[in-house]
Amino acid sequence: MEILSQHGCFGGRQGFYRHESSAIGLPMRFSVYLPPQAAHGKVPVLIYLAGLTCTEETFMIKAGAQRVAAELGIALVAPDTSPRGANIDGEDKDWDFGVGASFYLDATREPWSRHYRMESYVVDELPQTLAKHFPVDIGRMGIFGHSMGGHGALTLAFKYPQRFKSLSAFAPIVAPSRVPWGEKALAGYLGDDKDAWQAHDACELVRTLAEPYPGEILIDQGLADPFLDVQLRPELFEAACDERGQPLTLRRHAGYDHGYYFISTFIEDHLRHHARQLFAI
Ligand SMILES: N[C@@H](CCC(=O)N[C@@H](CSC=O)C(=O)NCC(=O)O)C(=O)O
Repeated sequence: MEILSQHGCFGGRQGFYRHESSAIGLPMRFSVYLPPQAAHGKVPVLIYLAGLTCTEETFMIKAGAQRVAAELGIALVAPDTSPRGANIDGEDKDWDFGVGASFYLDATREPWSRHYRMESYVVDELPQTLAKHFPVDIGRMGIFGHSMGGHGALTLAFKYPQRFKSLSAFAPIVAPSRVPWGEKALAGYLGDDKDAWQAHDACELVRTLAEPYPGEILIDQGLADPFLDVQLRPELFEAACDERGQPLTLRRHAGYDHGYYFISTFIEDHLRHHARQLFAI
């Protein structure tokens, strides 16, 4: 693992790293914030999945999460949003598909299936890499994310609740099989068989899982978000959770859009939500 840069931050350390990923078959970048408590032993860890067009830097630079993470003693980790350098024809043509737009799944359709294996990366390889190189306790690991990353957090936590023991999202894409961003990504990465899409759709998963997710889910959504009615559709997830008996706190905020001013306003609530669950383990 290569250290790209490290910076003192609220008594802890903000770092940026690169490693050879076997799941992806290419080098991957990720960022880690270690709180001051990590100098004395392993700390719980929270994985953040960013949205379309973002990188491993976006959250660490823009969300303002480190101050409260330092107070609580939680490590923050943000992987990049897709493989880079796969050299697939047209991979950076669109901002909502390909580079920066992995949708955090394992593609099954060529040529994407060769490298776009972000589900395996986030669920298995990244936690193992963290456990090997950082003082983090992956037995106390939560997940959250924004927009495409909110979709990733919801679907991965539903599928791997033993891995991700706390869950929240900002303005998530909750029904990718029914909205334009999701339809484009699922068709591109998985093909046209819509049955295969259901395993990557939070609304479908919450209805069909053997057991509800074992924990409260927190979602914040801005009402001035330009993507709200066409791409995000939180009301569909609210109805699915209601139907399933899945505990959900969905907060709607007038005057907030889709950007990091919105995220930075509510980030403290999310960190405290995760801390309550991770420190109870
Ligand atoms: N094409 C635009 C808009 C892209 C955008 O809004 N990206 C969001 C995530 S959208 C869903 O996943 C984002 O987080 N952008 C980064 C930011 O700093 O706000 C563009 O290229 O900007």
